[in-house]
This record gives sequence, C-alpha cells and structure tokens, in this order.
Amino acid sequence: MSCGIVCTNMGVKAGKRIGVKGEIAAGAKSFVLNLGKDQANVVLHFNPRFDAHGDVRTIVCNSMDKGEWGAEQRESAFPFQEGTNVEMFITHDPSNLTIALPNNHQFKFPNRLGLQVIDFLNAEGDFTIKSIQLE
Ligand SMILES: CCCO[C@@H]1O[C@H](CO)[C@@H](O[C@@H]2O[C@H](CO)[C@H](O)[C@H](OCc3cn(Cc4ccccc4)nn3)[C@H]2O)[C@H](O)[C@H]1NC(C)=O
Repeated sequence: MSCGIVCTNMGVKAGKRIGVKGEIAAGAKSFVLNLGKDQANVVLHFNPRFDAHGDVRTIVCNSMDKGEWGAEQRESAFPFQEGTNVEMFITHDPSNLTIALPNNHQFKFPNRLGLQVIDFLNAEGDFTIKSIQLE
C-alpha cells in the first residue's frame, strides 16, 4: 500500500522529462520513487537509502515486472541530505532511463520493461513531493 502521492495516466512518452521536487525528511532513513505502468510494472524503483536494509548513503535501483523484482543496481553517488529540498529529473528512451540528480550527478538504468510511456509515479518513505513537472 502506498503512503505517499500516486500519479496515474501521466502519458509521458520517450524523450519527455519528468521533474520531481520534494522535501527529504529530517532524520530520513529511506525514500522511494516508483515510475512505470502501474504498481506491479515498475520501470524504475529509485530508492535512496540513508540507512536502510544494511545500506548507508546508497542509491538502490530496481525494476518490477508483473510483480517480480529484477536485479538491484547500486549507484556510487549520493547527492542527498536529510532535511533538505531536492529536485530530480527522469527521462526515458526504449533502452534506458536517465536520472539527473543534484550536483550534476547523472546515471542510467536499463529500461528492462521496454516501456514506451510512463503513466504511473508514486513516492513512499521519508520524502514529500512538492511538485511534479511533465515537460
Ligand atoms: C542479501 C540478502 C537480502 O538482500 C536484501 O533483501 C531486501 C529485501 O528483499 C532488499 O530490500 C528490498 O529491495 C527492493 C529493491 O530491490 C525494495 O527497495 C524493497 O522495498 C520495497 C518498498 C518498500 N516501500 C515502503 C517504504 C519505502 C521507503 C521507506 C519507508 C517505506 N516501498 N517500496 C526492499 O525491501 C535489499 O535491497 C537486499 N539487499 C541486498 C544487498 O541485496
């Protein structure tokens, strides 16, 4: 069950950009942005972990296909601070998603579902979405 905001029917096609602005809670342990078709078909599970599941200050990404998790991918950069506002941008093409983070950090994650249109976004954990831009 999602505890944060849920967006559906977004209709974001390849090449368009999703901008997410929000506030990371003071004392944050972990937050999640899920993007995809729906809750069971997630092309990007983006999970910055300040201190969760044995990970410290590590971004863990994964996908979910028909309810089944894929293989995790961990990123080296962690440009997040508890108790601050942050803006992130996600674009996608048939092969990859590109995630742009603060301090000019950027990384790619494979589009394992081959998703053409991103309709679904939800946020969970120690993050409050303030605005979403579809551009
Ligand atoms: C070494 C054997 C155990 O492996 C561990 O297994 C855990 C359980 O499967 C892995 O943690 C899970 O990793 C998934 C991604 O691969 C997801 O991140 C799972 O969380 C799903 C989730 C919870 N929530 C609610 C939430 C989120 C953030 C804060 C508060 C509530 N939203 N999505 C999260 O529970 C965790 O990443 C994994 N660690 C490793 C190193 O593989």
